[in-house]
Amino acid sequence: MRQEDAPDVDLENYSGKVPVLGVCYGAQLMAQKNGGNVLPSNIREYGRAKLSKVDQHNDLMKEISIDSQVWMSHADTIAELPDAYELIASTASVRVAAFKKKGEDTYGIQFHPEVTHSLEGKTILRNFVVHICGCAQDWTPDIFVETTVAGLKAQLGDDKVVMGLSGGVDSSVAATLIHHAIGKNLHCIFVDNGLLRKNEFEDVLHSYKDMGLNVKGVDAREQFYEALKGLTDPEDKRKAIGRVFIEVFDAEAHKIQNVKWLGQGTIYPDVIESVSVKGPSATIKSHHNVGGLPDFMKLKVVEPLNTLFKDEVRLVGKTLEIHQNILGRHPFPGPGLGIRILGDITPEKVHILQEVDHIFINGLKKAGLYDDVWQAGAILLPIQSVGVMGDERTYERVVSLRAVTSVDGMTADWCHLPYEFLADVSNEIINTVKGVNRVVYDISSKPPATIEWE
Ligand SMILES: Nc1ncnc2c1ncn2[C@@H]1O[C@H](COP(=O)(O)OP(=O)(O)OP(=O)(O)O)[C@@H](O)[C@H]1O
Repeated sequence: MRQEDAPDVDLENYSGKVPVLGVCYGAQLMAQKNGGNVLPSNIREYGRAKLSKVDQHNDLMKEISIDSQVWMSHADTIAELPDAYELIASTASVRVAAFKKKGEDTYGIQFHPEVTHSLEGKTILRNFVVHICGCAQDWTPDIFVETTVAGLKAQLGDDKVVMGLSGGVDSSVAATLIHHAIGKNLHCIFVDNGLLRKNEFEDVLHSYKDMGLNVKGVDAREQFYEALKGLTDPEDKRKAIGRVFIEVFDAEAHKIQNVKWLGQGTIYPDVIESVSVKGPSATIKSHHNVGGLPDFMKLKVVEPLNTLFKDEVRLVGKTLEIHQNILGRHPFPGPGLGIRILGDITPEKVHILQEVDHIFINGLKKAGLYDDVWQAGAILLPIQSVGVMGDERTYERVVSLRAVTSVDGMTADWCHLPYEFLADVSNEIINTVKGVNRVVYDISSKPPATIEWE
């Protein structure tokens, strides 16, 4: 049942004029607004479900198996379709899993084709985008680079752009594109917030200089540690990190004369997370990627990657010949180790975690497993455990290792790393990192867990 303040769309503007595909709430909204009935369901469906009936003659459902696995996430259900609508798929518990308006390219599906657990979701999306909407599949990274660089040249002219680099894929690729367009007029800033991985500041700065980027490294570790002192709540920590980041960045940006633009490595999933009307993503975490920099900077924003997904960004990076060290890097969130140290942050804890993380990540690289993993790292838990080393009882810290596989970061499975590998890493950590006497491995998937612990 729709709540008063539920998001609404004026479907009259679209229905029958352009192809429309409503997904989950979108499908319910379409059904409800056209005379159907949406009711709270006795059976809430969260997770995997199997289709039981599919109209394979329908354009949207072409090539979809009768018992295809789909991903559901809903409490309400479409109890009755409007008159002019026909059913094109059902599951055992949800009769209206997909529908079409007769004589129009208007479709609704209750399940989520965009997540990888809907095994044939991509085919459904392709059917819609390519066969129903008639889009040509002619995107190539080379053409993207060519048109984007030309567009940036026209947009930026002789203006100066300032941009924060994180060592990550997105900001590095975005900066390289802008650099191709305006050269030294792009001023990059890389901040050491004291929460980076071991040696990361020096290594990344070095790679950027090798790439010809005009980049300044700023050591602001003390400022971050000071602001984080005594903070334990994850959102408070994120906010403090975000706030100090902006102060440091702003102070540096003001040292450059006449800057007009702020470059950002925003990619499409960031846009989705930030604009969601009232969905869960609005409160999952505070993100400083989109619209996070202060208004008083009065800079116009340039975001050359904001229509791309991560895999496309990597393809663009390859075309730009960015080194695999940067392109293949796992995502590493801005608050860095700050959200992998549960509870309050101290330089001593950062040091311990950097050592643990280094052993784990290096181990993955040495074992040839790094590229099979979407994201990996260690988490310093706020507990101590009893152990025995030699003849002595110890009471020391516990770390959790986390490694996940994913296609887009939206959903993720814990990575089934070989036992031998985990055993070696665990031994090395406990034998060499002073202060740690226990290593555990996180075996939760997203959802319901998240990739990061905080
Ligand atoms: N240490 C840093 N120094 C300078 N800028 C940074 C730093 N960390 C983050 N940023 C800036 O903030 C943006 C968002 O950071 P976040 O870690 O959320 O990035 P992301 O979405 O994973 O992208 P990326 O792949 O560029 O790291 C980065 O793209 C970068 O512009």
